[in-house]
Amino acid sequence: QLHKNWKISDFELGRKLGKGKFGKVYCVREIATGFVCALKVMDKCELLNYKVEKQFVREIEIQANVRHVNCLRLYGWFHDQKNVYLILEYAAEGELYKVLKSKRRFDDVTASYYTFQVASALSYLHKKHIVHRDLKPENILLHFNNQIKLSDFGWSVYAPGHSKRTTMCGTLDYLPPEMVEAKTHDEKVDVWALGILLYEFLVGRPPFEEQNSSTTYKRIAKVDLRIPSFVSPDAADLIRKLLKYEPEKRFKLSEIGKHPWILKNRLHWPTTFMSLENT
Ligand SMILES: Cc1cc(Nc2nc(/C=C/c3ccccc3)nc3cc(N4CCN(C)CC4)ccc23)n[nH]1
Repeated sequence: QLHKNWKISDFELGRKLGKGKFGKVYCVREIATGFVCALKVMDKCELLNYKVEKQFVREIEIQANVRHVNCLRLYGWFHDQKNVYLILEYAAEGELYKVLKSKRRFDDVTASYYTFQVASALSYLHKKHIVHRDLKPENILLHFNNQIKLSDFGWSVYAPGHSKRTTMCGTLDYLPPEMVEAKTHDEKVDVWALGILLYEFLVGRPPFEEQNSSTTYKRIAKVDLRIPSFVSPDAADLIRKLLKYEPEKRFKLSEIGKHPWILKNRLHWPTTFMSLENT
């Protein structure tokens, strides 16, 4: 299906959903089938003068081969003189970070359901030797029934075996110690970022957030973690197991379904418990 030669006139343009660094995203409908999806329109000149065409190719290669309920699908892409277009899955409830801002923080049932879904998506990606590397609320979309969709694979890398990455990427707050210290890193960076994400779901801000970045670096390198008393002990336990300094000591994502905090809360999740085969 990637090779079907789409063109812009195949689509009926709907409302503009947002404007990112490299392009605008619209809700569109494929005229022939009535299928609703999202179209990311990127100006070729911008891609070229930002020298991000390599990153763009990587985003396509990775996202086109990813098939998981919690990863936003890339159905195809095409280009014309002016633009490059990505045909993406439509997530109907919008940006997770906006929901988090409006609710300030999530309750244990919601936070555990989101955490479980992100862990399932990451576990799937890591089995395919894909490291996301840019996990944060801004890169997560929501669909019906509180279903999570990981998006923006622009920073992810295909890291087979132990060829560890050392390039800098991601926002400061989510960087793990080995990246802050520019050491080699692997898929365990996503496990650390999941710990940051879980903390932010429950507290409403990332754990090492500071006014100036050098203080943030220091707090990350020391894992200077302070978990407020309103966070339930089981949740605090999982946060501590994800935010271990040594990458190899961090929690194994495939075990997430067995953690007491997940087990206790999954009885209240909105849909029937998703089978673990997707983890
Ligand atoms: C790729 C994609 C997007 C998407 N869905 C949506 N994206 C964006 C905002 C998108 C965006 C894109 C680039 C930069 C910034 C934001 N906002 C959305 C807002 C939505 N709503 C409908 C539900 N309302 C409660 C909140 C506003 C629904 C879907 C949205 N599905 N697939």
